[in-house]
Amino acid sequence: MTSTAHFDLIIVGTGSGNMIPDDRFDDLSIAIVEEDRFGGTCLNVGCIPTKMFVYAADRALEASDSSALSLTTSYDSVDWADVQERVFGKRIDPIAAGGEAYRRGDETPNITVFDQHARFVGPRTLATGQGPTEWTITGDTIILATGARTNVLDVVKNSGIRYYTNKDIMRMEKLPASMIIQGGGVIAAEFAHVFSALGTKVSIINRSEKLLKNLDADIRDRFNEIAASRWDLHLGHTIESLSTGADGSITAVLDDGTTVTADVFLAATGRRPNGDLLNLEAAGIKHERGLITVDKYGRTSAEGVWALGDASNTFQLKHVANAEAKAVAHNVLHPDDLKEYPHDVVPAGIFTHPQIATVGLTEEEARNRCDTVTVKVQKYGDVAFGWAMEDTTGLVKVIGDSSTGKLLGAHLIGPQATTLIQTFITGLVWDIGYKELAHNQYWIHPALPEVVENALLGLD
Ligand SMILES: Cc1cc2nc3c(=O)[nH]c(=O)nc-3n(C[C@H](O)[C@H](O)[C@H](O)COP(=O)(O)OP(=O)(O)OC[C@H]3O[C@@H](n4cnc5c(N)ncnc54)[C@H](O)[C@@H]3O)c2cc1C
Ligand SMILES: NC(=O)c1ccc[n+]([C@@H]2O[C@H](COP(=O)([O-])OP(=O)(O)OC[C@H]3O[C@@H](n4cnc5c(N)ncnc54)[C@H](O)[C@@H]3O)[C@@H](O)[C@H]2O)c1
Repeated sequence: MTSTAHFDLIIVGTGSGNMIPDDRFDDLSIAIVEEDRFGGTCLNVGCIPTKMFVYAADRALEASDSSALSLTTSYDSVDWADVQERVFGKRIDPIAAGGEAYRRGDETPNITVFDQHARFVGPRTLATGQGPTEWTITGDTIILATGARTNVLDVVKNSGIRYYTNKDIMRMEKLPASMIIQGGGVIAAEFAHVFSALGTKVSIINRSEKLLKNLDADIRDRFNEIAASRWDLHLGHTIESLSTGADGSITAVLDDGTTVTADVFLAATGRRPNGDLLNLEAAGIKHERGLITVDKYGRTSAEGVWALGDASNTFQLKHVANAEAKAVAHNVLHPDDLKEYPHDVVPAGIFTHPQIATVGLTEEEARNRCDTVTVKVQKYGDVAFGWAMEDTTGLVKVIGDSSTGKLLGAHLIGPQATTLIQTFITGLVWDIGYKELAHNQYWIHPALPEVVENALLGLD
C-alpha cells in the first residue's frame, strides 16, 4: 500500500538543498528526499574528500624532490588505508550521518526524511519511499537540488570491465600500481595528480588534443607541458574497446591501434544532470537532456517548482550551488522580492599540481569582445617569494580593458593559485579599476601576492 502526505515544502537532494531549511522555515512542514548519503556530491564524493587527498598528494610530490631548495628529501610511501580512515572514517562519513540524524531528529520536528528515489507522477506530486514503504507526497513548493552524475560512455558501460568513477575511486581497497583515466577535464586533472603523486603510474586517454581545453590558452598550454612530464598522455584519441586480462588488468585499445594497460580504469568524461531520472514531463517541467530549465530566479516552467545547483546550471561548482540555494531560500519566502542567481563573476579553482584558478574572460574571449584589451603575464619566478620557492612554472595572467581601466579576467597557474585569485574576484565583483586595485592598498613584502600586484601594475 502507498501512503500519502502533503507538505508545505519538498526538497529533493541534500547537497546544497539541505542548506535551505533554517529557522525561517520552522513553521513549514518540510519533506527532504535523499536516496543516497546526506550531504550530496561535494561532501561525500567530490570537493571535500578530493581536496583532502590532494593535500596529501601535494606534500608527497614536494617531498619527492626538493633539490631546487638544496634539500635532500624523498617520498617513501603512503598508508592508503589510513588516509581513507582519516578522510572518510573520521570526517566525511560522520558528518554525513550526523546531517541525516539531525534532519530526522527532535531538533527539526517539522522535517520528514524520505530515503528513496523521487520521481514525478503528476504536477507537484512525487513518488518516493521510506525504506520499504512507498509514499506519494505532494508539496505547495518543490525545490529540485538533484545534482549530476558521471557521464559514463557506452564504450565503457558496455565493455563489462570493472570501472571506477569519483564515487568509488577514493574508497578503493588498495592504491593501484597503475591507472587509466579517461577524460581530460577537471576531475581527470585532479585525480591524475593525486594518484601519481602517491605512487600510481597514470595514463590519460582524452579525445581532445589538450587537457583542460577550455582554459585560457597560456594556462592550458603551461599545464599541458607539465602534465606531459608527469603522465603517460594519449591525447586526441578515443577508446575503441576495453577488456579485462586474466590478472584483472584493463586494456584499452585506442582509435589508432595503440593499447594501454593498467590495473584500474577511472571514467572522468563529464557529469550529466540527473533531471532525466525525475520523470519531469509528468509535472510539466522543461529540461534539456536532464538539465532543468530555470529562469534567473531559479523558477522552473512549473508553478511552485524551483531548481538549483548541478541540476539546472552548467557551472557544476559547489560555491554556485550554495549561492543558488541561498537565493531560492529567500525567493520561496519572499515571492514579491525575488533575488537573481549570482552568475556574473563565477571563479573556479582546479586542485591539480600546480593549482589553477580562473575568473572572468579568457584572452581570446576578451579580444573577441573588445578592441582595447591589455594583458600582462607575470611569472611567479620574477617576484621575491617566487625566488624563495625557486618556482619555474607559475604565472599570473591578467586581462583588462585599457579604455575603461577595468578588469576583464584573471587566470593563474602555480602554488596557491586558488587563494591568490581572490584579489581579482574582489576587483571584478566590486568593479575596482586595475590601477586602483594595485595602488590603493599595501601588498605585504616579500609575500607571494606581490605576483598579483606586479601583474596588475603591468596592464596599460
Ligand atoms: C570529484 C569531484 C570534485 C569536485 N570538486 C569541486 C571543487 O573542488 N569545488 C567546487 O566548487 N566544486 C567541485 N565539484 C562540483 C560540486 O561537487 C558540485 O557542483 C556540487 O556538489 C553540486 O551540488 P548540488 O547540491 O547541486 O548537487 P549534489 O551535491 O550532487 O546533490 C544532489 C543530491 O540529490 C540526490 N538525488 C538526486 N536525484 C534524486 C532523486 N530523484 N531522489 C532522491 N534523491 C536524489 C543525490 O543522491 C545527491 O545527494 C566536484 C565534483 C566532483 C564530482
Ligand atoms: N575543483 C573543482 O572545482 C572541480 C573538481 C572536480 C569537478 N568539478 C566539476 O565537475 C565537473 C565535471 O568534471 P569532469 O572532469 O568530469 O568534466 P569536464 O567537463 O571538466 O571534462 C570532461 C572530459 O571528458 C571528455 N569527454 C566528454 N565527452 C566525451 C566523449 N563522448 N568522448 C570522449 N571524451 C569525452 C571531454 O573532452 C573532457 O576532457 C567539472 O566541469 C566541474 O565543474 C569541479
